[in-house]
Amino acid sequence: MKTTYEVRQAAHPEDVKHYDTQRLRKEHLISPIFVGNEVTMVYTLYDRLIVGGAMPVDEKLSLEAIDPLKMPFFLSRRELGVINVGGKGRIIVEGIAYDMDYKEALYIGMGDRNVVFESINSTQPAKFYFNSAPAHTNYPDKKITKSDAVVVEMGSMEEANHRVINKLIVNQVLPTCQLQMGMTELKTGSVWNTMPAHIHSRRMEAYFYFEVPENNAVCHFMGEPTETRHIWMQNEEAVISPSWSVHSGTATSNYTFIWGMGGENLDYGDQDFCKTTDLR
Ligand SMILES: O=C[C@H](O)[C@@H](O)CC(=O)C(=O)O
Ligand SMILES: [Zn+2]
Repeated sequence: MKTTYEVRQAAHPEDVKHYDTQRLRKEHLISPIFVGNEVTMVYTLYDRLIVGGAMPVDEKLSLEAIDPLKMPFFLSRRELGVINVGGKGRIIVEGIAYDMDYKEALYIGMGDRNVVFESINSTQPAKFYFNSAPAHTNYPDKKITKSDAVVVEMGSMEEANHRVINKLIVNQVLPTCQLQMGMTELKTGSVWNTMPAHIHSRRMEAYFYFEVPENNAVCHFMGEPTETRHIWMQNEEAVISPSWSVHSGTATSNYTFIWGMGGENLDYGDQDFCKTTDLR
């Protein structure tokens, strides 16, 4: 097995507005997330969130501390949220096995030393997408399925943004230090997520797009509301949203995405909405 990582610095919005396409992608787009028998990570300095993926094929993969943490094990001072977006898998935490079906989530608290990812069938490998945030205390590990989630239906077919927001790792479901994660599924014919768009200066956010059909792509929007930029994204790619940035997207098909946040508060509803007609 192999662990690869990259550190991404945080930037000032006045600087980012001068970025060309290549630079914008280099700093914000995260790809590839899934590499066979590897754990990949991006350590972003935006709220020190780590965005990563583990794709065990015919090897077990352990979650190892990366050098920038300077810690004996990955979860020494961190918590982790994982969602399986591949075939059936298993996560073993301190010897306790959690069977992870498609779209099931696991919260793993600070202090757990041994976290191992495995696939049930190497021909249909599990794909574990994860976010990790700094933590101050241990909260219990917990598997979360869609039936445990706080589910909110948003948007409409007429506005092409009819979607279901599954709040999986949020404080109405389980206690966390600062991590919040969920999964939003767009209905057939709906393509716009997070419209009207919003900002939450108290928290950064990462989006991971999946279930994007072949030969389709997502057009993700970021930037200050009056200075937006777009990033074209493929299936199974993630994007960093600084706390000063909108995060919203459209696509050539419907799709699903996982959102994850870390930062100042655990209040999902703490969002400052942008009037759609004010966007530039
Ligand atoms: O702060 C929260 C996040 O941006 C998402 O939960 C929004 C979202 O899933 C949607 O509107 O489709
Ligand atoms: Zn948001």
